[in-house]
Amino acid sequence: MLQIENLHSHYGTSHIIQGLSFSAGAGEIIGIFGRNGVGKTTLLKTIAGWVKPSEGQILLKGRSLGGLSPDRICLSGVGLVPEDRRIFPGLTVEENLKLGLLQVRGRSHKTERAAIDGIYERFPRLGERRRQLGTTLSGGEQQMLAMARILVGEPVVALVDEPSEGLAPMIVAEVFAIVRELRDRGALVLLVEQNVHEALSVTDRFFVIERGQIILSGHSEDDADRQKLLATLAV
Ligand SMILES: Nc1ncnc2c1ncn2[C@@H]1O[C@H](COP(=O)(O)OP(=O)(O)OP(=O)(O)O)[C@@H](O)[C@H]1O
Repeated sequence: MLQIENLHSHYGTSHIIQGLSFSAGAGEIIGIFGRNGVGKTTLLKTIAGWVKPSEGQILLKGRSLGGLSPDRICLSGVGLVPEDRRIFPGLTVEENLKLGLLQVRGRSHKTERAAIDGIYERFPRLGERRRQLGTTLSGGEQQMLAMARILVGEPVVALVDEPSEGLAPMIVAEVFAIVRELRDRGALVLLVEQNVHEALSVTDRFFVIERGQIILSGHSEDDADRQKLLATLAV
């Protein structure tokens, strides 16, 4: 469903993604691992259109996303949960959630309301705080809000950047439960994580990036692949 072919991206003269290729299907969770600064976030931002690729192809269901604006890519069903969560200042929890609805065109007001109410049922803490400014939530609640916002948008591809960073173990478990939910609803999830051991419990496959290229790939349930991964990352 998603095909990346010989992808390159730059920041100015810094060559960050250096000829990266892979393909992945609907209903998969793919872990993207690697040391700090190897280009994991840049890969997600390039797929989402926040960084323009300098070479190569990004195909979603056979259609090229390369060169499209971030909003067009978003409307094609690609949702990004960035590392800094992007909870919009000045907007309430509900207004932040409603932004997620913009990703799906043509739903009736009633269906949209049901989607938001479904989120409040699933995350009662967000429901209790629906009229509160999103930025006044705790770090864990903001991550829930960022994940819930992508969930209501029914993404085809969900790009999730280091969602567990700085969160308590109970919240991390909840965040990973949402990642599974996205997959169970049929999305392809690309999950960038430093927390490799935890991430392996949700991912189906993984890639390790080094200097903007994939240097190792494997299946999360395969013992030999896991050993190679842990040895490569030295964790
Ligand atoms: N906006 C930018 N302008 C210039 N260089 C950047 C920019 N954003 C990131 N970089 C650089 O690009 C390289 C890759 O960064 P990136 O954030 O993609 O790495 P990462 O693998 O996600 O690392 P981390 O785990 O630390 O987030 C780094 O050397 C970083 O300093």
